[in-house]
Amino acid sequence: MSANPTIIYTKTDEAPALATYSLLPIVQAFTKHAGLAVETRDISLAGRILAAFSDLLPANQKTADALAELGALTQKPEANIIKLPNISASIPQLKAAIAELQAKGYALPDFPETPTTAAEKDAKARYAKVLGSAVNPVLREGNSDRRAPKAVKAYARAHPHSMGAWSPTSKTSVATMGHDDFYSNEKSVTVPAATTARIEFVPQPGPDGQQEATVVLKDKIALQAGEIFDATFMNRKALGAFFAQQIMKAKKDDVLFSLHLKATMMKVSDPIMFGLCVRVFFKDLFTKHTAVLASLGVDLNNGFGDLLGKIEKLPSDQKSAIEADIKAVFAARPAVAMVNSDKGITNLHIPSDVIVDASMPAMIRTSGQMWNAAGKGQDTLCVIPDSSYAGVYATVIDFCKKHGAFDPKTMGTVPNVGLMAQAAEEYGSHNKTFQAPANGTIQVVDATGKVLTEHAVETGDIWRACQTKDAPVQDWVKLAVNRARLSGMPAIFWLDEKRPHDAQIIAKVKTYLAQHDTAGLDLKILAPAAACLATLERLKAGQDTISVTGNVLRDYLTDLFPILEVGTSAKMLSIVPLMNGGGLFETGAGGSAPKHVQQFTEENFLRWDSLGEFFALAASFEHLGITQNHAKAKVLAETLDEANGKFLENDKSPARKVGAGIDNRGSHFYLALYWAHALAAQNTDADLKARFAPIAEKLTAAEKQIVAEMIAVQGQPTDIGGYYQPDDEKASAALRPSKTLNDILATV
Ligand SMILES: NC(=O)C1=CN([C@@H]2O[C@H](COP(=O)(O)OP(=O)(O)OC[C@H]3O[C@@H](n4cnc5c(N)ncnc54)[C@H](OP(=O)(O)O)[C@@H]3O)[C@@H](O)[C@H]2O)C=CC1
Ligand SMILES: O=C(O)CCC(=O)C(=O)O
Ligand SMILES: [Mg+2]
Repeated sequence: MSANPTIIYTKTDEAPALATYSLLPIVQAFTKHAGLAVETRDISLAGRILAAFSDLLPANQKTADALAELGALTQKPEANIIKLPNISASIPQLKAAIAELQAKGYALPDFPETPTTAAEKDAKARYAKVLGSAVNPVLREGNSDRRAPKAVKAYARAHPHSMGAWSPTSKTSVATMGHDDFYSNEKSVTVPAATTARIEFVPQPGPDGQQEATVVLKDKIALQAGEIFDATFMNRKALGAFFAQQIMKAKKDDVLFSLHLKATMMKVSDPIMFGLCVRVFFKDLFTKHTAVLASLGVDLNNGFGDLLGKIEKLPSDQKSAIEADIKAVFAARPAVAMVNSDKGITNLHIPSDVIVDASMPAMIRTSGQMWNAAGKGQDTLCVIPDSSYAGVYATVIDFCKKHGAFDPKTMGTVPNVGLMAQAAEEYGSHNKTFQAPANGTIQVVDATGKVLTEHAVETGDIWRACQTKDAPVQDWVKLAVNRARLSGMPAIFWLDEKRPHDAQIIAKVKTYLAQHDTAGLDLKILAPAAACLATLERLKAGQDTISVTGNVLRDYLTDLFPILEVGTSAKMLSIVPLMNGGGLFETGAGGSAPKHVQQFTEENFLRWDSLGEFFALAASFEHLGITQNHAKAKVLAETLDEANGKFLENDKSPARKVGAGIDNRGSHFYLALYWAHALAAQNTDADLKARFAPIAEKLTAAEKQIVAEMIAVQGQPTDIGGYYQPDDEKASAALRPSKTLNDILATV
């Protein structure tokens, strides 16, 4: 580590990783004389896989565990991390990444589907650590402050993005269970004193009264004083019946069937629900071909795509028979929402393709429609099994049917203050999620033998527990009060007193609010659907309202409102003030945009908008300026803010399509141009002024040339030497196509 303060810029995956090849050299050129270091750490899916097997790899392939390093760093006051979106891998994605690395000469074991040997069990445990949302929970040692910067709102008002009209006769709706689901079965306690707990399954006595032994599912769960502990379960039979009903309803109403889960973050529970939906949808197929499909080891939790992949191995007559029956199922069932209609990929193919936080808002923005097999928009039945949060989307849909689509020119804004530190709530539940092995009881027992929660379950039910520590709740309430004070906006806590977990949180919120000066602030507590309606009414009228929410609604609302307000969550400021004083600056609120990579390799055009990165960088410099009284960092922050304003004013974001103008790389040139000018124009730091005056001049003089070089390369396929692990040299060459710009940067 260098003596200068260090900003860590994370290397991740897909589109943001490609953009980094272009943006980071610019950032490094602008910071190298500013008494601070910008270093990278690789937390990409490929990097994390290699780190997980590092001890088994030869010396030249050993890979440091950068995620663990950064996790430790978040505990220190000097932490300053810029976190770009990364892949939260489903099993199909994980397998693809493993195959790519194996082909590149890394002797990694295959992903063991049903491990039997000790080595396979070890490999499976290592891969489990890499699976799903494995990065964010490690780094998020603070709560979340996500909002649209003023300049971004002003830009959206001046250049409104397209918004599909809503018709009052739209047939789109949300279906949710409302009984026998996680919401209805929840139990919650706040533990008064520190203790440990164990989760155990007590089998139901047999018909002869014989009692089989209790199975400990998880032991030694540390609970702190004041920690909230909840447990709940989803009844498998009720879920299956619900899917069957909704499939029939979609068919009857002639709408698309669409399933919206979060199989990436809820990496244990949601793939199981996804798998059951696929099983119910293709029931006839499974009844007819039970033995063959079982012999192939088809795992529906990985989606219908798993079946399609595995039947490839069958003799052609057997395969054709199954394919014919698949066709018959599709003909008899409702049309399914498509992920890619050209390639015939449905919502049911891969559990990570449709992720509720992004899929629902995108649908709401597009007149409440998803794509059908013909590639046309069609009304859809949005199936969101658990009823904890489904009502929020139902409220938005009803509101749009009644009032029409929102207007980005006039609508207000909804920033979010989200509780997420220390793996709070459902998103920290996957290490405490189990499928009931038989009928019986799952209970949680503390160190004194006291039963904290108890649920009667049936075979296959999905039981889960989650924890919410007290310190993060205190910090979250403080953050909400601060944001309400600084913004002057009313704030609503989206909490449902009828829900056991929320009731515990509400008690804490009341206690901790009383410890703050809230005079003159407008703070309310409303259940999610009511909070949503109150917020939407204000939003429509151009008024702003802070949503103060738990971890799941944080995730949902920070895609929902940004996508409606500014077209994409990529433009959000997403700050995580770490509880020990450091700063984690996430970029945007959305994902890693896999479609963008495909577009880049097919036509050398990168549509990724790095605005989230620009704003995160400015916030990171500002944090350094304030916490370390770093004068040059302050200048970098102020000038980058100015450059960001200019960037928006002059509309230099990437075009969406090849042939329509500059892409991501061209947008980075403009950022550099405006930033250099701002540095040349300021008078706080003479050294930076002197260094950047000539750079600003050179960039201005070369503008035409640079843009021409950037555009000249567009339109052809391009090779970056890998998807999960691009070849640095090839990718860097592809993403830095302007020799003129590169030469000027080299002179800084
Ligand atoms: N913080 C994190 O690390 C997060 C990671 N993820 C991960 O990302 C992957 C993909 O998730 P998915 O839900 O499909 O979400 P994405 O955000 O990757 O994609 C949804 C769509 O949003 C638009 N979009 C997102 N970011 C940008 C940007 N910077 N510039 C322009 N457009 C953008 C694109 O739409 P279009 O171009 O069509 O307009 C894109 O196709 C998954 O592996 C998921 O787990 C998801 C959320 C957060
Ligand atoms: O960690 C993930 O998988 C996704 C995170 C996400 O969607 C969010 O924080 O908004
Ligand atoms: Mg999200």
